Amino acid sequence: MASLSLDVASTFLRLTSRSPKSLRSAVLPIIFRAKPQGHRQFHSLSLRAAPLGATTAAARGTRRLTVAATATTTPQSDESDVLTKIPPDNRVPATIITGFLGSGKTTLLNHILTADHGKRIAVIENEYGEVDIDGSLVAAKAAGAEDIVMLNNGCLCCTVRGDLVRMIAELVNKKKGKFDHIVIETTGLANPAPIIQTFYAEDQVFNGVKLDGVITLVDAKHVGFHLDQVKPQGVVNEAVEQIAYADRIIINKTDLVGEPELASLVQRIRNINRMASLERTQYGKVDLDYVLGIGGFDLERIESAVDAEGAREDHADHDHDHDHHHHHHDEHDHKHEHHDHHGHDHSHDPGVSSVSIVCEGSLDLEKANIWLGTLLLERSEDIYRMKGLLSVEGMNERFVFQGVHDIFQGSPDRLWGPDEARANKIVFIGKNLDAQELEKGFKACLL
Ligand SMILES: Nc1nc2c(ncn2[C@@H]2O[C@H](COP(=O)(O)OP(=O)(O)OP(=O)(O)O)[C@@H](O)[C@H]2O)c(=O)[nH]1
Repeated sequence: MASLSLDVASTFLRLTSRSPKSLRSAVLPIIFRAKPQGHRQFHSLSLRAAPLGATTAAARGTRRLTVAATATTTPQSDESDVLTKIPPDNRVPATIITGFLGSGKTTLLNHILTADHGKRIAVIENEYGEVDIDGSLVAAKAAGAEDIVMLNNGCLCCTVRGDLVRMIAELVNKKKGKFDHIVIETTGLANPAPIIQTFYAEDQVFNGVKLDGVITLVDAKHVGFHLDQVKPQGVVNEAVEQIAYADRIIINKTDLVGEPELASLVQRIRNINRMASLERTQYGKVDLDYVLGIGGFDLERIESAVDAEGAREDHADHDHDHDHHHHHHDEHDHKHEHHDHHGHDHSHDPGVSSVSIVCEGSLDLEKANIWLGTLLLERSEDIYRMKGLLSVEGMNERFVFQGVHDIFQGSPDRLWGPDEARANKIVFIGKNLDAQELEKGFKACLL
């Protein structure tokens, strides 16, 4: 087993010049061949970037490209010391529960803690400005949480990220082996992005804990009002962001609304996030499998995420451009591409939407690297999440990847089947996404 770590800060420094000429030569090879001679061998990549505004020592560090290389046991490994499979990940999984104020986060947490799943769960509870543990959580503690730690002097996504890192590190170091899962409940006003980034940017967290998924609670009755809220320029709409980053969406409090209202809410949510699966419920009652152990950031599960997206797509009643891509704008977006909208009562433009590209054929490796690398470089602020499964010319395995802003992980997974159609599938969720431009850029990489 070998392990390589390359500091590519200098590469990125060059890239910041943004000159098209230097970009082409310097762009990060995110899908690449480890050794050119004869056998096809590929690395598993994990690009981790220090988030903006982070204050910890690790976060101040430069961007790094980590190449995990493991001796392979596959037949093609005779001269290989590199990875051709996604390695097992034994880190403790962590789930983020988010959702607007009063949407039912604590109710769900109690449901998780009191359900019979055999998991020992440590809870990190972020209650902004509250002095004491939520009364209902005391009951949960009695019911079985392995440990409940409170973060109540600020919001996880802004002021207390350092505390989150310390808490996770403490849990991992001091209580290792005493719990199987960490659940983090955010405040109702949290933007999930910086919390997600903490799991990649902070070594203390990254080495011991893996992000399992983002669960977003939606208050069926009140969310519409929050989604509609016009925010000042540069201020995010938390309700939209919480939906956009989710792996699982729970529409809660369905007892308070009628079926037509629910149906239009579902549509509205799917316009923002086509990748997440969605369930309706009351009092947070969902199957535990729906919220724990979901592998929302696992490369092994990319296929189910992109396929689930496709399946939903097929049944949606409002699709356009069935040819190759689908663009699903939040219904409030009225600045761009009116042809592609489902929108009504336009009041503002959060512009958060999903775009998917499904296309058969094989990609030219160099072109694909330049396209994806450039996209990450230039649009990473706007690309909240992306997942994809690619067919690369000369590569016998499928290449799977996932990303959150400028954090990118990609790896070859299983071999393409002999009769399997080599289809590429990518889903983006983000702001101001231009479906035509994305599709054009992607198709230009096909052979
Ligand atoms: N009618 C109804 N009430 C619910 C449902 N789920 C939760 N509630 C109630 O809604 C209120 C808020 O629920 P919480 O679980 O505290 O919501 P939260 O998201 O943790 O709230 P904050 O921490 O303030 O953001 C509580 O009184 C719950 O009992 C539901 O499905 N239907």
